[in-house]
Amino acid sequence: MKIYKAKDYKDMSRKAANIISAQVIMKPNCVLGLATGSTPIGTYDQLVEWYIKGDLDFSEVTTVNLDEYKGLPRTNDQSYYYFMHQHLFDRVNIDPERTNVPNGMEPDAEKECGRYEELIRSLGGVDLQLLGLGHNGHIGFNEPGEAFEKETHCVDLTESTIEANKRFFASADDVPKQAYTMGIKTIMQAKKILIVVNGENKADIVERAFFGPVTPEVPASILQLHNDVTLVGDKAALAKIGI
Ligand SMILES: N[C@@H]1[C@@H](O)[C@H](O)[C@@H](COP(=O)(O)O)O[C@@H]1O
Repeated sequence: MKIYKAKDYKDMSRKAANIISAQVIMKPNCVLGLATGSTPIGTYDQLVEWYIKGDLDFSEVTTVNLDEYKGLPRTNDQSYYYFMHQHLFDRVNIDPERTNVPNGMEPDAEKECGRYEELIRSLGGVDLQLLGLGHNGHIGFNEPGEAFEKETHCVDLTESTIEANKRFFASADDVPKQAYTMGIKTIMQAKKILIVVNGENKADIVERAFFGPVTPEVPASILQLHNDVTLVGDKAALAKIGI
């Protein structure tokens, strides 16, 4: 695993955006796996800035997002579909037809998860998967304790995730209780993985995930077994790993 220590959030975002840019430049028709959450927002802002300067072209890029809340319409400003359009898709020259987010409004979980997994397969897999890290070690919405071998599936969100995400909703009761997410198996099949972390409240989980035992209790710990992972973190998030 390569670890890059950034001075601060801005520097973390620039380093992560550099890695994504390199992927897009080297393979203009690449498949990018994308993530939501507050951590990658600065990365998307940086990519948009370079696109506006004329340094990046997304016209041939295809994207697949990690996850989506079940039952939240795309027009809801907390849906991950909305988030991706707001922070990236509507700001660059990506073809909307080539952007993919699980359809949270499909009530039949098996049907939607099967469709999404098949879609990823038909694209030839993910070239570079961007990930954030949940406070309990979740990646996508793969919560602690779930089997490592899962593909895209429907999850019941844990109390701690609902608690962490309620800041974006009017109240905890408004946070959806389920989500569709790429599984750990889907994520592990990506050719390259880029994980971004910032802030001192991630320092403990960074240490457990990347320097502790590989266990489903800390879903991100499986990334220790992937052969092309890059972790980009600010000083605060990397504080406990002696780097
Ligand atoms: N499903 C998302 C994850 O993909 C994300 O990594 C995590 C951390 O979010 P943040 O970056 O805001 O800490 O939150 C959500 O639960």
